[in-house]
Amino acid sequence: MTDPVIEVVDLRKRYGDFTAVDGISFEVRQGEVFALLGTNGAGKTTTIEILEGYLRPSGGTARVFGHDPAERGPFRSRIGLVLQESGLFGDLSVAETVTAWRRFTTNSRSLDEALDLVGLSGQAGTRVKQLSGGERRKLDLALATLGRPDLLFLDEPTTGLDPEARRRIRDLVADLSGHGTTVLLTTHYLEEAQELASRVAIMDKGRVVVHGTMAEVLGRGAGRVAFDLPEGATVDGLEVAASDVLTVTGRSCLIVTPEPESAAHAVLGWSVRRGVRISGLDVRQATLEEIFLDVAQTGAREVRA
Ligand SMILES: Nc1ncnc2c1ncn2[C@@H]1O[C@H](COP(=O)(O)OP(=O)(O)OP(=O)(O)O)[C@@H](O)[C@H]1O
Repeated sequence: MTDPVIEVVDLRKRYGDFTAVDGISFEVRQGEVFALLGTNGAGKTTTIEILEGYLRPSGGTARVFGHDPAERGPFRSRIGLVLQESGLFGDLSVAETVTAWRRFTTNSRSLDEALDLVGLSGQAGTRVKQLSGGERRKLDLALATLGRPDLLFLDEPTTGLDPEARRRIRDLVADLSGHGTTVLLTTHYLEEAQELASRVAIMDKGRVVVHGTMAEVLGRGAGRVAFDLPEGATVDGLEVAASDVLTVTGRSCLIVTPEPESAAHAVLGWSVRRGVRISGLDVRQATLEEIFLDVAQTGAREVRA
C-alpha cells in the first residue's frame, strides 16, 4: 500500500488550560474523500489548521505527504485549501481575482476552465464584494483547485449554498476524487458526507469517537424496519430480538435494530403466519446523521469500527 497522504498520531492542541484536540489519530490515503465530522467546537478546524501548517500542535505528530505541515517545502504546491473564511479583495472582479492567482500558481488551469469548473462563468465580470455567499464559496473552490492539487482541504465548502449549488460542488468533489485528488472534508451536511466520503472520523470534545470506512461506521449504527398495519390489526405474536425496540404509533410500526435484515425476516414470517397484510415495508441501515446524533447525545464514548 502507498504511504498515507495524511498521517495523524496522538495529536494534541491546548489553548492555555483548554484542550481542543485530545490525542487523535487517523490516516487519509491517496485518492480517498475523508470526512472529519463533529459537533460544534469538537476540534475539526483546529485539526485542519494544524494539517495546513497554520497552527503548531502541543503534542503528537501530523504529517502531510510525509512532511511536517509547517515546513515551507515544495510539497505545499500540491495542496489546495478552502477555508471557512477567505480573504479576497472585494473590488476585484471574479476574472481579475482568478487571473491574479494564476500568476503564482504552477500548472494552473486556464481562467475559462477554472470558472467553468465551479459554474461561475456568468459572473466573470462581477466584483467579489457583489457575489452572493454561495458564489463566493464557488470562487474559493475555483482558487483552491486552480493548481490541480493532489490534496484538497475543504472546510465546510457548501455552507450557505442552495441545494443546486451544493449538488454541483458535490459532483465536483466526486469528480476530483475520481481523478485521484485526495480530499479532507469537514461539513455539517451529513448526507453530503455519507455520499462523498469513503472513510470517516467523528470527533466530540477533542477526541475521535467513531472512525472507520463508511460501510463499517454505518454498519455499527442501529438500522430501521418500518411497516404499516392494516386497519384494525395489532402486532400480537410478533417477536423481535432482545436487542430490538419495537414502537407502534397508530398503524405505523418501527423496529430499531442492529440486524435489520433479521428483523425484516421476522416481520415477514409473522405476517404470513398470522395472515396480516402489512404494507410499506422499509428496511434500511442507520444513516450517518443518526450515528452522528447518537455521538452528540451520548458524548465521548470511544467506538472504533
Ligand atoms: N485560539 C483559541 N483560543 C482558545 N480556544 C480556542 C481557540 N481556537 C479554538 N478554540 C476552542 O477550541 C475548541 C475547538 O474549536 P474548533 O474551531 O477546532 O472546533 P470545530 O470542530 O471546528 O467547530 P465548528 O464545527 O463549530 O466549526 C472550541 O471550543 C473553541 O472555542
